[in-house]
Amino acid sequence: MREQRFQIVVLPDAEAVADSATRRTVEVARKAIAERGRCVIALSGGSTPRALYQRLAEPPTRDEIEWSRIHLFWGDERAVPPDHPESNYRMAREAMLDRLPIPPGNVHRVLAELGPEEAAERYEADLRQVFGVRAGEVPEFDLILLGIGADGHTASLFPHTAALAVRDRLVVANAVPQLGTTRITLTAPVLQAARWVLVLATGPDKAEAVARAIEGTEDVDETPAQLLRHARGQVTWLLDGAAAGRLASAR
Ligand SMILES: O=C1O[C@H](COP(=O)(O)O)[C@@H](O)[C@H](O)[C@H]1O
Repeated sequence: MREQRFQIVVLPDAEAVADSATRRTVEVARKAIAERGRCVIALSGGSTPRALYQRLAEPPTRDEIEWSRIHLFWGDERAVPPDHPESNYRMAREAMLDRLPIPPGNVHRVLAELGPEEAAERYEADLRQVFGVRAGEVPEFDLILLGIGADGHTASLFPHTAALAVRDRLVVANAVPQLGTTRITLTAPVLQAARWVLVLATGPDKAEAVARAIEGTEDVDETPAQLLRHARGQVTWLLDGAAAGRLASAR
């Protein structure tokens, strides 16, 4: 039984958030490898984590992690090919993967070019194989990196979308009518089962969503990031001053 721990860290700016996220990721990776022989991470999409990924690939930080013992997944993916400008995989590849000594077999991207439904099924099968979990069991990531949208979404769990209610799948194709698209996303039980969740948010446009996610009246359908209140492991929100600007507890 793991103890749930919740932490809000407010830093001066986006650079400080990226620096802190880098140190914390290195620490988690080293600890997981020391204790369990490997570290399985779900990367976040969007733009905020780019600075973290770039730092992880820069020496001397890059050499502090035994990359052959790291497995990388993604929390969500756009329904686009891997070389598309909107691909979360492409962003991570350009920011860090091309410069890391990580075995290609340890990089578990969403095969979004197959179409959302098939990609979700294949990705769930990949997850089950790497974690060795059977039907009804949920994998425990060592670290899940997440962001939050101005609308309160996290991963690709958007407000008022069907994936929010899914409890019997690890990955689903989630129709997002407000964007006119479908995304592939880890489901809430997977996010909630992680040993550690690190949420990065910077900039004033995130302030209201951050406040709703952390302090607002609970309505997960309206603010999906609130599902992290029910996480089983450590949840750390790393915020810059602007993103924390509407938090009463950070004043
Ligand atoms: O968790 C996540 O959060 C972001 C929000 O992205 P950002 O561009 O505002 O940093 C989301 O869109 C992304 O796909 C996801 O993994």
